[in-house]
Amino acid sequence: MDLLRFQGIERQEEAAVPCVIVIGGGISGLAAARTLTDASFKAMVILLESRERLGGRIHTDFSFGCPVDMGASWKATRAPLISSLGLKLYRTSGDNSVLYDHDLESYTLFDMDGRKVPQEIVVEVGDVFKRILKETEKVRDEHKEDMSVLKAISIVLDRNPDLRQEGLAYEVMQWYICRMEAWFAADTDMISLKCWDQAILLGGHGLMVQGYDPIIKELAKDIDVRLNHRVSKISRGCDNVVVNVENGLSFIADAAIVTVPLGVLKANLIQFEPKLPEWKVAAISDIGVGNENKIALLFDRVFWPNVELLGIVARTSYSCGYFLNLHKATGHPILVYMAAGRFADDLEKFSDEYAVNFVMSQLKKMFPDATEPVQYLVSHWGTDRNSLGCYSYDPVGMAGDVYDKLREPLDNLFFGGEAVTEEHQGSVHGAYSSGVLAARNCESHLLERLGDFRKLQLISFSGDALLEPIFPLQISRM
Ligand SMILES: Cc1cc2nc3c(=O)[nH]c(=O)nc-3n(C[C@H](O)[C@H](O)[C@H](O)COP(=O)(O)OP(=O)(O)OC[C@H]3O[C@@H](n4cnc5c(N)ncnc54)[C@H](O)[C@@H]3O)c2cc1C
Repeated sequence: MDLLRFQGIERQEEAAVPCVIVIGGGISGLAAARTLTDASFKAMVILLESRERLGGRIHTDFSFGCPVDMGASWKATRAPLISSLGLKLYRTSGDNSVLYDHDLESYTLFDMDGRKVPQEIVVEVGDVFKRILKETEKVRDEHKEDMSVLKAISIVLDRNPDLRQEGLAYEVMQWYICRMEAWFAADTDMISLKCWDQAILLGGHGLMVQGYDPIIKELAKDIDVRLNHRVSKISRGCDNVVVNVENGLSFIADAAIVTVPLGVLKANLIQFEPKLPEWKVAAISDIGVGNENKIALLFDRVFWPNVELLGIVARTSYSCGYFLNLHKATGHPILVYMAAGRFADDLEKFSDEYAVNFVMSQLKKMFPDATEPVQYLVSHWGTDRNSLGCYSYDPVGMAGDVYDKLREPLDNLFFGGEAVTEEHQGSVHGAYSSGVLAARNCESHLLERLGDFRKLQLISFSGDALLEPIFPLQISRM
């Protein structure tokens, strides 16, 4: 085998061990590496991650002295994710929540002048919003062509003037639209009517009280991870894959699993040799990537009410906003402002100080006695070159089979990541299952191509010698 000759390793029996490179150390890449490591045949697995940390769009920050998730923080209660860890989930919604991750009674809303919106209006408009969304299903059935959710809402309102809201109720309606946009990380004029509600996992959602970090740590146990390894090129040969890293190293393996974010693929930050086929390039371009950012604020005391969300209503969904009250779920005096869609893109253009001052000005309208934050954290998912977006969404007019195309392997190159999952795109559990699936497909491919490893292993293995560092995969330093 070329790989072993290159290393100057002469023992032929070592050729029985298949080598796989996993690119990207988010939950999908870790799930793939874990699955291959735990597989019944012994594979050499090495994971290359561009950042100096694992987790990707899962990032639990501890600088406040407690866990704060700056990426994913909710988990669908029915999501199959390492239940053996016994992690605490703070439930924020049941099955019937209009906005999926929070029940109506858990909000307190304010207008732009800091006046509290009566709770009856919040609940009433929430019910109207539910009815409007239900009516959009009829619009969908009537129209062959796809359209945006916003257009469908406007058709529903034209047909049912009684559902139109005015004054403060209109602003509350905009706030619900703002929350929907946060769910998709994209504005409603961009979200596909055909697809928007097709992949929602029922059963309610909850916040990970200890953060998502323990799951990342558990998955990463004993995996050979190379941090600060930014992959720049992937070359496919007929029986191997060569992966070049920005730091000058190259790795060779029998197969590779690519789990970098869709935003990174869209931006062509990795060169593929031979070039990706047109149908794959089209799939990469057709799926949308949204943006969401968090501004976490640590205070010296709690000056806000004991509800899960504090919202600001306004004349447009763009101008609405909300804070997640982490104190309710975790006991720590922390609020997390969440901006999504175009507003998240725009906010990311400013400095962190500006962004914090902006959200503090909103908070001070609601609570004139608000103190300045003791510490703050600001995420930049849209401009961070390791993510270039927050998660995928279905844009208007997207063909039904693009996710399949994105997932489709190219010989010995497999694709994982939240955007290629069979269902539940944009979620942690979707990303996790895509990694497991990519690993299983990769395993089948290797078994088929290289013969039955299990048999070979029985002949060639005598102890752990062949499981030593994955170092043999590294082939050159330029
Ligand atoms: C703000 C925000 C809030 C979210 N909220 C939720 C939520 O509440 N619930 C939920 O279920 N989901 C949520 N999500 C989505 C969820 O976080 C993602 O779907 C999931 O974590 C994606 O995992 P992944 O492994 O596919 O990608 P990633 O986690 O992005 O992993 C890809 C990895 O590839 C690395 N990489 C990039 N380029 C290279 C390169 N050239 N070479 C090597 N490595 C590279 C990256 O650094 C990264 O570590 C949220 C996401 C964000 C950003």
